[in-house]
Amino acid sequence: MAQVLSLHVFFSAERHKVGPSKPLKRIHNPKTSLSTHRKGPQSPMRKTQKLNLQVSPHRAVSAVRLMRIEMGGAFADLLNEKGKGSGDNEMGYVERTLGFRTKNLDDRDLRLVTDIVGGTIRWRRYLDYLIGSLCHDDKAFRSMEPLLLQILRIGFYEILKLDMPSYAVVDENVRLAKVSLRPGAGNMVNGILRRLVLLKESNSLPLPKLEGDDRAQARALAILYSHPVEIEPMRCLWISVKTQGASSTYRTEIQVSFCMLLDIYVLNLLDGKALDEAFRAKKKAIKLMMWNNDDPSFSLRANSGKGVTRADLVMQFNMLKVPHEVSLHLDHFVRVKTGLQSIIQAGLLKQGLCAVQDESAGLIVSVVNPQPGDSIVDCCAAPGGKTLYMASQMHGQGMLYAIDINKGRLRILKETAKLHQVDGVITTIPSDLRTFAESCQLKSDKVLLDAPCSGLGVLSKRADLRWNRRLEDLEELKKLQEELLDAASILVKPGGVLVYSTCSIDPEENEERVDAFLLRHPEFRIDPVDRYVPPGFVTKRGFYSSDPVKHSMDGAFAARLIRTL
Ligand SMILES: C[S@@+](CC[C@H](N)C(=O)[O-])C[C@H]1O[C@@H](n2cnc3c(N)ncnc32)[C@H](O)[C@@H]1O
Repeated sequence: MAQVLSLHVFFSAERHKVGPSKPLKRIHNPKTSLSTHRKGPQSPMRKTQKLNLQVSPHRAVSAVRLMRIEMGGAFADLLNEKGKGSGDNEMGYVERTLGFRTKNLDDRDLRLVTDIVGGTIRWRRYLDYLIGSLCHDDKAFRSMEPLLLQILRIGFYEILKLDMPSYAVVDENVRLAKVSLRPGAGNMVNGILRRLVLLKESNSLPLPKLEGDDRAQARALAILYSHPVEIEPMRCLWISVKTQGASSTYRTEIQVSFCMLLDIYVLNLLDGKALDEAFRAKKKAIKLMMWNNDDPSFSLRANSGKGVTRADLVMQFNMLKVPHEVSLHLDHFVRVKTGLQSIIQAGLLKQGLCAVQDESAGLIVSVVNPQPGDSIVDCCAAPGGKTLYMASQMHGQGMLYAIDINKGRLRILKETAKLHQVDGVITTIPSDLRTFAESCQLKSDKVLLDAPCSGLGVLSKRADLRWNRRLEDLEELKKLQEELLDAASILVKPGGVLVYSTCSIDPEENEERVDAFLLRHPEFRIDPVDRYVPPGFVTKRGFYSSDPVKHSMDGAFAARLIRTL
């Protein structure tokens, strides 16, 4: 649905040529009060904290959850300014933020909250562009109080992306703004949402101008597909092209992406071969953004450590009426697009019968190829997805050392290992890998370094990740990845294997880090992964790479390196 809408929006832009040209930037001041314009008797602080049955609880909870996600620590500080009282559970936050209690969420409400919060975060840039365009002026948008903005984003998302009945969305969000802020805020929400409905119905939603140089065009597309470009223009947007290397292709891609959506120009601009290549590359870049914006799909791994087979899991899913399909690539995995909630409620995860694990991560374990009797080090192990899968393949023989700097997450790993009945082969080591490796005599058959990374391969699952990365973060990450690779290499015995993996599709975190490592460590060579994963996942250089667009799973990378001396 989101995909259709994006294309639809694009075409209607050409037809109507409406809308401002400039994406609006909000001034984010964490110190801004939750509702800077609250006055008089409507102030939540003055209300007795009554149960409010008029406001839809899922919208109230969504608005507060969005505030918490976006403002992080600043949100907690603001609540603390108001004094303690309502506890730290979600309803406590709702009460303290909105000034009233709402009824508890039922299953349907919970599903709506998940949809609305995830979708609103993903589409934030596009929604803000529209909200900004529909405000009277730039200033009104830039200085909008945080809660009001979240309420508007929810309304816009419900109308545009969830296609909910407009009248109900307008009424409900107006009421939420009125009771949680003041009547004037409700009037503003009413005015803006009604304008949106009219524009939607007349097929004339504002659009960013698709003109100017590459960068300007990329910015326009980034707004339409709600991806970031400010930090490093086009980095995420055109990442798939970057993997192909050539900067000229990169430029062509941008022009053609633009053209594809307008369709008509493509044939005029390009000759046969260029058209073919650029068309594929362009389609891929846009599909990647669409994948990131779509509802995520999940895979579950049957826990063979506890004797559970995939057939057992399939039987359970049939009983729960959860639509599913078995993985084409991994024996223990089943994919589900919807129904995770039923699986959780049925207690399958709590009982340790299965684990949520993406196939892309499962294939990294295939690259390690753990065997009974192996000595394996998992260098960045927590919270333990890969450790547990590896342990389940060791059938109680051998030893798996799980190292992580994060003690809390490592504790979770230990508890889950017990639940999964694979703890017999796992030893947890809370430590910084760099100091641990320096002082350690341990030499293992197989060492996995699943490095901290940008997470650019998992943007569909981590809705807020795309907004939280800065260029400096990437430089720091690359440095850390190199230090961890050097440390991990110390733990590999001669003839042993070092697997370097990430959940990123960025060559700078993948191939480039491996190349730099091989220059520093000529005692290692690449061991092609074609014996361990299906051919469609093997790159020309023998690395493992999963591609969201091609494989319909998260993006991930792994290099298998052998220590020759
Ligand atoms: C991508 S996550 C690992 C995910 C894990 N392999 C799994 O499959 O569940 C990266 C991990 O690296 C850990 N980490 C970061 N710096 C570290 C360091 N210097 N030493 C050890 N662990 C580190 C983080 O705490 C984090 O848990």
